[in-house]
Amino acid sequence: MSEQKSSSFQSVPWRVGHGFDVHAFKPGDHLMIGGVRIPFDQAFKAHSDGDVLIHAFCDALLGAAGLGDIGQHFPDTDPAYLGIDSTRLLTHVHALLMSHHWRIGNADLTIIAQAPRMSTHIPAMRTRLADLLQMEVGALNIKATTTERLGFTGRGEGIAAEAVVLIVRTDTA
Ligand SMILES: Nc1ccn([C@@H]2O[C@H](COP(=O)(O)O)[C@@H](O)[C@H]2O)c(=O)n1
Ligand SMILES: C[C@@]1(CO)OP(=O)(O)OP(=O)(O)OC[C@H]1O
Repeated sequence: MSEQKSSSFQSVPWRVGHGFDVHAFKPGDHLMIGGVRIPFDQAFKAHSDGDVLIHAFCDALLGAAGLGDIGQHFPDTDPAYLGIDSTRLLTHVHALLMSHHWRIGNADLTIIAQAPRMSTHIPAMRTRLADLLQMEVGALNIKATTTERLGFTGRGEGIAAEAVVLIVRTDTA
């Protein structure tokens, strides 16, 4: 690769990232998803509050910026993160991105769950996360799908989430 092509790659002002996470269920009475408490007859098995959507979102942001993954930044062996509210992890990841001169362009998040029904909770999730990240709600889409009763999500053993993000440089003209 020529010197010119190499340096023009370095100056690309946007990057994409993808995140994926899964948490299994245990007996309980609520789930935290997208920073919102959802009454349910199960809870997440996790070191933190188990917010699978926020974890996928953090991984997408870290991936886009080339900054590793959530487990490297917040190890599940560290008692500091036991039961932690995952919105605090997202706030930390966002601050890290901003310190590396990135802002979030847009994000598209997907919850993969047979139950509970997410549609009534999605507006609250979008507002909560957009407020935390100082983003327009319109740039933070959240959607849900079942897997038509197939696989571990379809059997009601847990929930998965995926996230795709675009991040934009803040230090280019
Ligand atoms: N846990 C879920 C899953 C889905 N939805 C909504 O239902 C629509 C249909 O889902 P399919 O899996 O049949 O595609 C979907 O578009 C979601 O809006 C939901 O609210 N909660
Ligand atoms: C969020 C962290 C924080 O300790 O723990 P978990 O709640 O277990 O979640 P996971 O997505 O399995 O891994 C990232 C962890 O480091």
